[in-house]
Amino acid sequence: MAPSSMGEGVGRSSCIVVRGVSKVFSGGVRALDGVSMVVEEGEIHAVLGPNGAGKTTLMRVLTTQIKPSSGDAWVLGRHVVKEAARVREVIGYVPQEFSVWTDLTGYENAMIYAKLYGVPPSERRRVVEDMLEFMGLGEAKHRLVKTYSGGMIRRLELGIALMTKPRVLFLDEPTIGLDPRARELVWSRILEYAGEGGVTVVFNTHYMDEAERFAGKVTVMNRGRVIAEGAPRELVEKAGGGATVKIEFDGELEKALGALSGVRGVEVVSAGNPVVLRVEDLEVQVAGVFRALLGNGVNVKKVSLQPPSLEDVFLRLTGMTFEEAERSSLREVAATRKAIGRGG
Ligand SMILES: Nc1ncnc2c1ncn2[C@@H]1O[C@H](COP(=O)(O)OP(=O)(O)OP(=O)(O)O)[C@@H](O)[C@H]1O
Repeated sequence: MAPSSMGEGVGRSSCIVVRGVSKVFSGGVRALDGVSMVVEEGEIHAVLGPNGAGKTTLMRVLTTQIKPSSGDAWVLGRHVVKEAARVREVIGYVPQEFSVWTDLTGYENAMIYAKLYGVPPSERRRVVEDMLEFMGLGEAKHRLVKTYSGGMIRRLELGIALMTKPRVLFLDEPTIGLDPRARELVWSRILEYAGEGGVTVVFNTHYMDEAERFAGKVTVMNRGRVIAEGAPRELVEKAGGGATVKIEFDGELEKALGALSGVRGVEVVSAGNPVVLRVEDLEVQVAGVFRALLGNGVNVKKVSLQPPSLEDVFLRLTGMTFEEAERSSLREVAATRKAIGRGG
């Protein structure tokens, strides 16, 4: 149960509680700036944000690898600094970067980790074999990891993290760089494990679709801060819906823009051919858009519609697309490096 010091608004079933956590790295980079969030037990929770938003730093604080500069956080009621060892007893963690040895087989890697994680010697072989089967790596277990595909390596890392049956699973960009089929396979394993009951999953991602599909709740971060939190659909609705419409047309751009300027609730995001529009209400405004274009002699060739998504939420809240936010974060890092004489 949550200790009273975790503060108000924290339910009895809260698994993770973060209160005002900041992290300033040497050199002055403020990676986290007063982050607060709550993850309920049994939830699949995405932390979504562009590169540089602070997702990895937050996960490293929650998995006890680094200490926050200020603020507090608890995992299953255990304080991440004062009770770090007790936190480690209940968590599993898959980092973004490789955590297996590529010059060993999948089986050998798993045996090493089983030993490190304290799996009793008499059980190690069975635990490892079961895990490799569950992860679909039974046939490949005696091959060197350097011969595995990216998806197989990710499944091995995930399986290793699951060997101790963690109650809370932290995954940092679990499917980064994988093709769609490999992504599906990784997610099917995560969901099956989580479905066994009572397991909480927190995953970092900058894939909007992954957050929308798999997470019950999402925390959206930008520049070290939480900018939104809630169920994906709820967030999209709260941001006022809005959809993107791309129209390829025959005719002059001026004429098309002139026609569109008369349609209420339509904003031209990119004035070219195709012209990209944001509409407040897809169903109501799209008809008006077509009427205006056709009525002004602009021939519509091709249309694509993008329903409202978390991308729109981000844009609405920050005034930037994900890509723009990433570029701006990279520029800031370069400027900070230069300021401390480590540019390059
Ligand atoms: N050890 C460190 N020392 C200095 N700065 C750091 C350190 N680790 C991270 N940072 C900086 O902190 C900011 C947040 O980084 P973080 O890795 O948490 O972001 P992220 O959202 O996880 O992005 P990514 O997916 O690219 O890792 C970035 O500006 C990053 O350069």
